Amino acid sequence: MTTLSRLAATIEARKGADPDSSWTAKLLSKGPEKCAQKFGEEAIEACMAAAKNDRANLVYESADVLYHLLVMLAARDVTLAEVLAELERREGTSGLAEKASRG
Ligand SMILES: N=c1c2ncn([C@@H]3O[C@H](COP(=O)(O)OP(=O)(O)OP(=O)(O)O)[C@@H](O)[C@H]3O)c2ncn1[C@@H]1O[C@H](COP(=O)(O)O)[C@@H](O)[C@H]1O
Repeated sequence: MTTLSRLAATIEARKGADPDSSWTAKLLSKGPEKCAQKFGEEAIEACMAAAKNDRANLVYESADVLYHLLVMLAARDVTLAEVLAELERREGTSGLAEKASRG
């Protein structure tokens, strides 16, 4: 099991848990829109670190982005496996072909 899949399983297990017992349970209890907002905020922080070439902060913020992406997906009942399957579907396809298929 990878770090990401272990984290996804932990987040899934937090669904319905007491919001006072865990940060993840608290965030999930606020609903999918709040989870999406948090993901967007963390993504912007990672973008700013990349733009400033702040390497240490980019690593730190990227970890926040991955965590909040998994929370947002869980809030909408989308699994990490579904996202990975989509990435696997694209393997062997060039980025240009993928772009063309989107019209
Ligand atoms: N990877 C993370 C992780 N990354 C970030 N965060 C939390 O995300 C929050 C984001 O920080 P912010 O400053 O943006 O949020 P905030 O200011 O506290 O909140 P708001 O002002 O937005 O309301 C922090 O409180 C972090 O603790 C995380 N919380 C949990 N995990 C993982 O999730 C697991 C389960 O955590 P719990 O649900 O807390 O048991 C942990 O073992 C970790 O592996």
